[in-house]
Amino acid sequence: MHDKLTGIAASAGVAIAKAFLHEEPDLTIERKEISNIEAEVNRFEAALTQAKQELSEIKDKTEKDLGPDKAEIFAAHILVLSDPELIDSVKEKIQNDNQNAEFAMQEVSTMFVTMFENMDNEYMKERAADIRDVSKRVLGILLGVKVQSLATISEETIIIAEDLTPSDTAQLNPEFIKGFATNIGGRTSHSAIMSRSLEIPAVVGAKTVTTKISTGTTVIVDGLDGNIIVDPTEEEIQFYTDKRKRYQEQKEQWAKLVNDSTVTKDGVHVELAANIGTPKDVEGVLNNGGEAVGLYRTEFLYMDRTELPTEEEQFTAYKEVVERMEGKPVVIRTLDIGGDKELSYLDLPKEMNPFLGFRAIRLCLEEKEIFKTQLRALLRASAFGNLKIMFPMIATLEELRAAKSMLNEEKDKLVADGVDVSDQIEVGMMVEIPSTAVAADLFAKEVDFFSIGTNDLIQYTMAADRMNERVSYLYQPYHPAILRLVKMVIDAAHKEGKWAGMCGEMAGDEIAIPLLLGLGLDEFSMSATSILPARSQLLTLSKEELSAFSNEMLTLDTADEVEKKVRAYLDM
Ligand SMILES: C=C(OP(=O)(O)O)C(=O)O
Ligand SMILES: [Mg+2]
Repeated sequence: MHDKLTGIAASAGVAIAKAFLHEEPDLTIERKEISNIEAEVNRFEAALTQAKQELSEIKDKTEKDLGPDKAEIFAAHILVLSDPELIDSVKEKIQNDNQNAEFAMQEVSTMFVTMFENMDNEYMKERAADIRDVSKRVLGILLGVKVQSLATISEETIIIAEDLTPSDTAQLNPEFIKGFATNIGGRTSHSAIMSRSLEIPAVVGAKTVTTKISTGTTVIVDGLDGNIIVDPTEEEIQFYTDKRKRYQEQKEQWAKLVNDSTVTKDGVHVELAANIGTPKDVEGVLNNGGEAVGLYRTEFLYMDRTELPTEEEQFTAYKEVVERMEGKPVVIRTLDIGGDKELSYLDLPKEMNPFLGFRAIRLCLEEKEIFKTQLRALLRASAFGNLKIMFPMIATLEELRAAKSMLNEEKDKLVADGVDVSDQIEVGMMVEIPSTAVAADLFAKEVDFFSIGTNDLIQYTMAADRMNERVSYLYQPYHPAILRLVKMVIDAAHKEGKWAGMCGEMAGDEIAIPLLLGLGLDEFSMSATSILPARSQLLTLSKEELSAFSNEMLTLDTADEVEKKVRAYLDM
């Protein structure tokens, strides 16, 4: 029946196709008393073996159809199935409590999922999704219920689902899967991030798609504005076909800019860089015309494992990134663990205020061996490209000096040992703590560059947790206080002949970009898919004109007024 639904626009583009309702299998489980314990344990083990077998087949198929990157998730899932903590806990429940295998499995997986989900940490939340996903497969096998696979779809389809799990999205073949719409999720949920990297139009968090849409119904997913049209009229199909065409044309225009440098209307060059988390993200940077890597978050190298990465492992990763960037700048940030990012094997005490606690450079300056290992890996990799080193969460000059002196010490040692180290490594710092923005003039004398981390700078300036929905109204990038801090940092850098960049989300925001250009920002670092739209916007802007305009914005009363003025300026 004709209907219009709205949700969160998660991935740009318009899709029109028949729906496929991806339903959750019925996994209702009863607790049963087991008499033959050994047989039950065997049944459980057989289910694990079968699940691994299925996963490895999906992995092979995904690798063949979509490439090794997309198949990695299944390797992780196979690992979950071999995790002794999980498996032994299930067996113990069968053996000690006489529970049936499916009940025991569900209890244990729910416990782990709840634990990870409550960690207030995006990364651990993803691990929770992995466990849920894997245990669903095992339960399906134990119960004899078929769990659908999206990998086998071979005609143009829009997927409708409650949510898509990591293994669901990994199986989406963009040749056939034209779009998707889900009941739950937000812009940063796993399915949303995947849809952007696959460039599949998507609307998430639309609440009722699974009840309002059934398999076979024609659906329009408008990932530009977050609309879903069920059983559209002829006029609607025409309207959205035109909209899709316009968007395609815009993308083609953007794509033409892929090899261009970013020059404003009045002839000023700014650098458009990308934020990455792993070496494999470099491909996306190059495909989207990134002129540099402005932030390589190295913490991902330390996560999802049971011990610290070795110097050799780190060296290999850093070297790969600088080599693949072929001489373009690569800013690598030293370990920024703590706050929302935990490392289970470091066994750090729980804190009342982890965002204000023992994290990042604070931890590195105390856990010297961890820091030294990373610095050595960075120094060695510097011989293979244009590597710059950046320290996170600096609050004081003493910290900056201590970090630099450890870096120099390791450098001297390597050089004395005859190891090749570049002698042109720029060393910079994140400006994400207000003390460093306010006193940027002092710091500018002792670094080669600044990169403003607005994700944290905003939360610390406004005293509003960046992950807390209830105070998100205070998280205001366009607040004159934030803009003034940004200006102080840029001016201080320039006074010392240094450059200033930004690697917080704000750098890729179309409202912020004109202001940042006007304030004199030299480098904008953002997610790879934002680069071409940003470049196309910057080509139309005049830095000189915006300089006066931005300075005027600093004098307004509220973030809201700033936003309205910028929108009016941009004719939006
Ligand atoms: C880029 C930043 O770092 P992260 O998001 O990793 O804290 C920031 O704080 O703006
Ligand atoms: Mg930060």
